[in-house]
Order: sequence, then C-alpha cells, then structure tokens
Amino acid sequence: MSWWDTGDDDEPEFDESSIRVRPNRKGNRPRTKTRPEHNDAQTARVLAVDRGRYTVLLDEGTKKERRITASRASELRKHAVVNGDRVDVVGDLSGEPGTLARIVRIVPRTTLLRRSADDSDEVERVIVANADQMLVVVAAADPEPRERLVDRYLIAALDAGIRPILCITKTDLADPSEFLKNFAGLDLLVFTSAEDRMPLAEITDALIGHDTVFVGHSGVGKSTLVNALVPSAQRATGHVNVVTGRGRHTSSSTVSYRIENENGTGWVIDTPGVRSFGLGHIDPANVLKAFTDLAEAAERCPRGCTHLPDAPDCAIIEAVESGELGETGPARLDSLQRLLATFATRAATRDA
Ligand SMILES: Nc1nc2c(ncn2[C@@H]2O[C@H](COP(=O)(O)OP(=O)(O)OP(=O)(O)O)[C@@H](O)[C@H]2O)c(=O)[nH]1
Ligand SMILES: [Zn+2]
Repeated sequence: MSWWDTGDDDEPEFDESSIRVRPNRKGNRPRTKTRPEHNDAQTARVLAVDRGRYTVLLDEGTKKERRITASRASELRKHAVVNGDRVDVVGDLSGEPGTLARIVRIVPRTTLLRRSADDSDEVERVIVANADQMLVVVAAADPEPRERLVDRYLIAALDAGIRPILCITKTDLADPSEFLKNFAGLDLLVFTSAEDRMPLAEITDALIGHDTVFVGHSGVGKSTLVNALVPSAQRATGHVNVVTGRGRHTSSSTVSYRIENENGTGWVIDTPGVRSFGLGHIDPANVLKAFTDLAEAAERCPRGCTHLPDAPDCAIIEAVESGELGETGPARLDSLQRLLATFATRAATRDA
C-alpha cells in the first residue's frame, strides 16, 4: 500500500511544481512523495457539489455505472471542482454506503462557464465545466423579460464557446413575438412554452448528446421545465416563502440530471437563479467569433475597431451597407453591435 492510501484528508502539502509534472509516457517516473501518480485513478463526472462533498458518476453508461461520494485531495489546492467537471478519483470506488473516494485531478475542461459578480469585477466564479450548450430560460411575462439580461447570458455562452438556445416560458401569459425580434439576427434556436403546451419532445431532442446548462432568473419557470423534462429531478417550484425560505433548498445548488429518449442520453445541468451575470472577465473578440458570417469582414477592420455604429472605416458596417452580407446582414450587425455595446458600457463603468 502506498503512502497515498491513508484514507484521510491530511496528506502532505505539495508545492505548485509538483502538480505541473507531466505524465511520463515511458512510465519510468520516479515514485516520490512529491509526485503522486494515481495510476489506479478512474475518471468520473461530477454531478453535484455540496459543502465539500462531491457526487460523481463512475463507469458512466456501463453496467457498472454507480454514484459515489468523494472529497477533494489537498493537492488540488484552491482549484475549484465544479459541476460537469471530469475528475480523477482514487480510494474506495465501490460506492458502498459510508465510503468516501478522493478527487486527485481535474481533467482539462473543454468549456468553462464563468461569471464575475459585477462588470467591474475581474474576480470570476466558475459555474459549470464542459457544457456545450446553454439553455436560457426567460418568461414572456411575470417576470417581465429583459433583453439586456438575455444578451448577458448569450455573451457569457459565446465567450465560453457554448452554443446558446433560448426557451421562452409562460407564453400563455403574453405573446413573446415583440421580445423575440431582439434576437432575430442571431442564429439562435428558440422554443416557446406555455403551462399546458410545453414542447418537451422537441427540447429533449435538442439536449440528447449534449451537456446543457440551464440558466434563468428566479421565477421564470426553469424548475417547472426541468421537472417536466426530467421527472425524477423534483426541483422545488413556486414562490419562496420569504420568512422561512422553504421550498428553496432543493434548487439552491447546481445539479446534473440525465435526460433520455429513444436516440440516446444527454445531461441537464440546472443552476440556481443567477442574480447577476457580470462580464468583467469576458473578451469581446470571442463574441465576434460567434458571428462567423461577420468575422471574415472584420479581418479588414482597422486595428482596435469597436464595430459600433460610430466606428470609422469599420469593414463589417461597410460590408453590410454594400449588401455583401446579404439580406440578414443588417440584423446580424445590429445584434453584434448590441452585444458589443454591453462591453462599451462596462468599460465606461470601470473607468468611472
Ligand atoms: N402561467 C404560467 N406559469 C408558469 C409557467 N411555468 C412556470 N410557471 C409558474 O411560475 C412560477 C415559478 O416557476 P418555477 O419553476 O418555480 O420558477 P424558477 O425559474 O425555477 O424559479 P426559482 O425556483 O426561484 O429559481 C410557478 O408558480 C410556476 O407554476 C408557464 O408556462 N405558464
Ligand atoms: Zn469593425
């Protein structure tokens, strides 16, 4: 038994250099206390995080699939393990009641959804790892939809390389067509959902084969939607009792749910109502990248071009005006400019 398998959390501290050691393909790396190998580690999916305990899924999709509870090894230091992470775990991987495995590594992430507390705040929080889609849930009414908030979600998704999808709920209360005009220029899949007409089969189709993070402000009906899509989820719904806070606790943490249909499986990663979605850490260039049809023209822009209406010699604006970008060009440019203007506002706030 190696020193590593002590089964408790008081492993010796490592310095940063020990963590950066690359695996040696020849397999002749020396075994020393400062170079844990964990050759026996298995990779698992993080499904839930609760006060230092992680629920992870091992042998996903096989007969041996099981959920186990894990803690983090101290060598992870301050690196946060978040929902959607793939992690290497060691120790007791049986999943028997009372057992606790240990997370020793975070597998490099394909995407990382982050947010800062506000726009001038460069400190970011990691929300979800490895999602490839973001379902933005917004109500047609109650609460009133705000396009700027949706813009922020879209920017966060595009910046992270995540495909955004929009779901408008409560269309029984209001007609969303005016609101939806804001997004006409975006290449966005849009679902509309009413209390008694939820397009569950269609949404499920869009989720199969993907890891989709669900975001939306409190009260938009996100939990109702998650429960309808994944009946076993049992997210708490309805208005919270402000005195006791009851009805809140089951939807206060980010949890992953499997969704299935005859074509396969996917994952729904439900986040609690994100109250702020600061953009302090985001690079506007990533937003332009998502507008693939405009990005080519942008290569001819002067250096540092903002692409905003007052930008001199902006090649995108010129291409749209000359008709080069086709009929949808103006709407696409309008959408891009609206998203980019969000950053201009941010810079102004920060400089103030
Ligand atoms: N009229 C109508 N009401 C809906 C619809 N979907 C959800 N609701 C109601 O809206 C309220 C809020 O729904 P929730 O699912 O709890 O909303 P949420 O977005 O999860 O909110 P939090 O739990 O606070 O994050 C509940 O009273 C739901 O019954 C809909 O399509 N139409
Ligand atoms: Zn430009």
